[in-house]
Amino acid sequence: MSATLQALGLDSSTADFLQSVPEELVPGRVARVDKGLATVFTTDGPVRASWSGALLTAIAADAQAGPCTGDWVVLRFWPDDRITVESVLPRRTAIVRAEVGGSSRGQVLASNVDVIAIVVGLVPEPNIVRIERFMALAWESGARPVVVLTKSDLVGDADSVAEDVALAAPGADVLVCSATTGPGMDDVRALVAGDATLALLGSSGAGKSSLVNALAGVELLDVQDIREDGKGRHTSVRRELIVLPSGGIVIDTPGLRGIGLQESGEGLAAAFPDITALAERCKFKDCSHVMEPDCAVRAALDDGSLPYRRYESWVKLQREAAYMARRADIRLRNEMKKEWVRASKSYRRDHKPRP
Ligand SMILES: Nc1nc2c(ncn2[C@@H]2O[C@H](COP(=O)(O)OP(=O)(O)OP(=O)(O)O)[C@@H](O)[C@H]2O)c(=O)[nH]1
Ligand SMILES: [Zn+2]
Repeated sequence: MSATLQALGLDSSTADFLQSVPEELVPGRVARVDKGLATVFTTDGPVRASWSGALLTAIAADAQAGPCTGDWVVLRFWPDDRITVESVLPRRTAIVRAEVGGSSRGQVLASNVDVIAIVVGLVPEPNIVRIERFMALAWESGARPVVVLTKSDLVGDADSVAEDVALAAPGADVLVCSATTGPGMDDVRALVAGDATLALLGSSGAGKSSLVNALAGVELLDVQDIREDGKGRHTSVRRELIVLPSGGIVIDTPGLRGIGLQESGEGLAAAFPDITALAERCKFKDCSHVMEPDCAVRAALDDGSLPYRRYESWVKLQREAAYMARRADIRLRNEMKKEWVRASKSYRRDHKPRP
């Protein structure tokens, strides 16, 4: 596959940045990272590249500095036929998943995404809490979230489900479509207009691969037979960037199951603007909305204007975000301690009393 940089989703800020890159370096976009190598799409087609020394040093200091799907990079072609990623260009947006049981840094799943489609099958019935969780992750990334309810051919009342889902996803459009029979696919296709980059998030079996295939008009991805209990088989281990024949780029991340939130909590506030606005009217700035007097959140629960279910999932997600923040703090403190030990050791070495 070869394409212009525009067809690979080049945006104006990245284009500006590339102006200052030395001529011997070749720009490209990362389609996939596996086995310590990146598959990079360039205007001359795909290449496989390893990391440069400088990039390895940067990764040692910060794992997020490593290339991920969607990154713009510059490559060096060596006389001995090796190809290395020299550097990763600044990311416009980044979808970050907190690592399960790992470091508190979080893992960048995809970058430079314009629109995130949270793909949810209408069968089995959509899990609202899960959608809220995906929404927080999506808002945090800087990309625009959209909910895509698919498999509409299997239900009669897709529009009323869409209305319920819209309540859980304020600020996001909710689209209804069927990848199998076609209705609603034009609205999905419009998400990649102008060579935009669309990332698909969603549980295993939600219908992501089927959407990509419908957008591409050919079978690019394996569609997995669903298990009898309705859960997907969770087989997609690939993380791919796909350039659609009709224009636009789709990033299909593997089915995400245990998605953690990244620490700042900004995504959470954006996903729950109703509760955030209420909380501003509480008497106490640090109100926990549990037992303080003049709590606007509890008042809204009491008068029924805030659904209890939504309040509960907000409390749960907020606890999770607070936990992540605490963990990041501890990590920072440990790093500072290590830095101090290192500095004091080298001080002692340099100021050793003479024998
Ligand atoms: N009836 C109907 N079935 C669909 C539709 N889209 C997907 N399916 C079916 O749902 C199942 C799962 O679809 P996939 O596209 O493989 O789901 P996925 O989200 O890619 O799943 P993972 O690869 O596990 O992440 C398959 O059996 C599809 O045939 C649709 O629009 N209508
Ligand atoms: Zn309160």
